[in-house]
Amino acid sequence: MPQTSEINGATSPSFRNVMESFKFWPRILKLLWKTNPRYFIMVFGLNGITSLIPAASVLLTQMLMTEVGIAKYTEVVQPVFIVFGLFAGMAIFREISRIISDNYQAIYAELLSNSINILLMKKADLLPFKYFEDADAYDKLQRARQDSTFRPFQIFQQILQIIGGTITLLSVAGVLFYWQWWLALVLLLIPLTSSFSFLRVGEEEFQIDWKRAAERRKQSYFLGLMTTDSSVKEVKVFGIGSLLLSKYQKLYDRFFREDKGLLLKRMRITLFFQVIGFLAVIGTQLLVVQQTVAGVLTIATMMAYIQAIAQTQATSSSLLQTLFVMYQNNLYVSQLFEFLDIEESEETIVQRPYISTKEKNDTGFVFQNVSFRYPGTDRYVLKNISFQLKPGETVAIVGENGSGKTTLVKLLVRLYELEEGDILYNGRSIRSYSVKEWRELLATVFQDFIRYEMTARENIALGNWRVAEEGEKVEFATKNSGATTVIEGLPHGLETQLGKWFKEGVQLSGGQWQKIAIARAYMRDATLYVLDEPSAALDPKAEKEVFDKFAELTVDKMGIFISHRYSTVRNADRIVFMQQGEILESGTHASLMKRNGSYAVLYQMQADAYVDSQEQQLNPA
Ligand SMILES: Nc1ncnc2c1ncn2[C@@H]1O[C@H](COP(=O)(O)OP(=O)(O)OP(=O)(O)O)[C@@H](O)[C@H]1O
Repeated sequence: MPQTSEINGATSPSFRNVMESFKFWPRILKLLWKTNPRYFIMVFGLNGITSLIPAASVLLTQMLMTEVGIAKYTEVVQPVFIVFGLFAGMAIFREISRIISDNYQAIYAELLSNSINILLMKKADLLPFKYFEDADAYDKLQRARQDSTFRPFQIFQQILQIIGGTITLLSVAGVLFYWQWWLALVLLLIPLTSSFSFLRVGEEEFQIDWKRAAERRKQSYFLGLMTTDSSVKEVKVFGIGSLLLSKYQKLYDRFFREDKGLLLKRMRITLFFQVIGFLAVIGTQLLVVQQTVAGVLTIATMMAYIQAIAQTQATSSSLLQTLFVMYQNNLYVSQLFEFLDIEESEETIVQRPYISTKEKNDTGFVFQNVSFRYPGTDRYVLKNISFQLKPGETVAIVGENGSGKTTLVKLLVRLYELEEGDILYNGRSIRSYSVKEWRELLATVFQDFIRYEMTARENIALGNWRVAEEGEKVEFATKNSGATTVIEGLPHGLETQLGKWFKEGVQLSGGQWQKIAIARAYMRDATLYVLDEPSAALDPKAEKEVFDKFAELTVDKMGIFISHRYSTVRNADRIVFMQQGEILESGTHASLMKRNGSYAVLYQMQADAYVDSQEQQLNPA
């Protein structure tokens, strides 16, 4: 299989390309073997045996006719019945083995598709986060997911067909070879010459589809927008359903035009080579008839040869079709392996001796001159960030939209690798700790937390699913996040199904979901709790409660609380004020107010706005 770039550049497959495209066979066969060795042997074995049947059938036809001819004169009928018995037995065996093989193949296909999905999910779990924010990598995943789950099995079937077809072809052609070797060669060569035209179309189809990955993603995005509960609301309110539909249809129309063009091309090539093939068959069959009339061949041999010629033609043309589809499948499967071969983070490849995070922690977390650009971009979104979070401290981070607060959290939870600067824990670089253990130090609630369509208990317990059985932990987390009132209001309490996707699901308000998400974080026995605008959907009173509980919970731990409400976080041990990727001011609320800088101005602005709104409520005009 050519590399991606070669695929793009190539207009027709060279012999090398065709051969290279089969390099994944060993991996596919290995995958099949690992999926189920018993089925592997059974399906292969049955295929090998049944592919000898056509040649046996040709020979038995000839024997039957010969024995019938002899019996007419000698009246010894026993050999006729023996040959006939063999003939009938073979037909029964063929049918039985076909039924068994078909059904086992169907079960095998299921197993294989499951193995591949599991491989994909495991890989996605191991891949660094940056791949999920990178359009190219996403396309790769899309291509891998698209139909690679069934294509490996198709390849397996095609490998079977090719092996079986070759056995059939050689054994049947062997019968003809015995008579006129050059004729057998001609019949074999015709399909071979046409194969390159087929492969060219195959590659063209693949290239078109390959380039479509991004647009296909867009298409399914439009479909998703119109059919998923979280987006349907806005689609309806803005009345953009027909617009999305027309965008979807436009993409479909183009795909259809291209597909139709290619199918017609394929049809023309098939017709052309089929006609040539048939002419060759008719010509050779005519030769057989002529030689029989001339007395060179017996009638029985004539029937056997005519059957053998037709069989050679049918087998070789089906082999050709198989080769064509398989070449395409090989190209697609290469996408699956390309995704599976994406390099994982260095850590998952090289096992270093990491320091344990369990060591006694005296100095907390220290950001040391951290600067950061997102992968593939030039702009620094964090510039020279330095601050310390000492054991027992709660730091609030405030700042305007886009100032880099969430990016700071993403670096802290190691969704991205640090490039410049360092984050120290207990005086050692973040790089000295394994990602897995590092993440166990943290409990994080993101702005865009997940609303799991599961029960309330599961939603909370997912924060620490290893101790999910411990009911006390769930209760503790529920209480401290302020989610108790939410749970009490549910028809089956913690056992209530949340969301609307599944039966008897109860939908929560934004703020209620948020409390559940915070409870999830509190399930963890973490060293550092990070809440990134956890309370955006909460009213000021509820947000204040969340913060106070947070400060209480993290009294002997550490906490980072990101918020846009200055009044909520004024009691934090320290407030870090960010602007355009830099720390502009840092200190306690009192010290920052005294300083009378940007923080003080913005704090005052929010306070004035709050007083105005309170006054308006008291004295409506
Ligand atoms: N995945 C990404 N790739 C490239 N740039 C990004 C990515 N995520 C965020 N940015 C950019 O990084 C900058 C900082 O974003 P960040 O989300 O950290 O800001 P924030 O302070 O958390 O904002 P908000 O208060 O709105 O949540 C923004 O300019 C944003 O456009």
